[in-house]
Amino acid sequence: MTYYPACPVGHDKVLGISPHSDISMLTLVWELNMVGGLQIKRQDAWVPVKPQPKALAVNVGDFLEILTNGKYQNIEHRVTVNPHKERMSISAFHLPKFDMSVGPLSEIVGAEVKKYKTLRVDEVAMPCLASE
Ligand SMILES: O=C(O)CCC(=O)C(=O)O
Ligand SMILES: [Fe+2]
Repeated sequence: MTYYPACPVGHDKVLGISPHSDISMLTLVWELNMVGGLQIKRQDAWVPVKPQPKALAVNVGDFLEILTNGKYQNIEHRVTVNPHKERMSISAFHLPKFDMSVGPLSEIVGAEVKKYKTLRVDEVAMPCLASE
């Protein structure tokens, strides 16, 4: 679970989580207490994701972008903090087993050019997990 305390002073100058895309196939995000803060980048603008009752936010991650040769694009996102309310969320990162490799799926690529290399999951994911 990620806990974002309320930030009464300087909330417009700090972020809960800096801009990033997820190293996953898909990420399911449950905004437990329905406090907004998650934003996605669309056409160079940050767009708030409004929490919906009984719904999860679903992020396309880096590995799904690779697998689909860019047909599904990962989403850059960040989390802002709220001046008055704390926020709680749970992110479930779904990714292939660490000893697997992921590259553009030939059934999806067809006659197109492969835009991505095939990468071992652990080689991409481990450095990021180690730095957190
Ligand atoms: O707290 C959220 O809504 C999203 C958190 C997030 O982006 C992440 O854990 O990668
Ligand atoms: Fe994320």
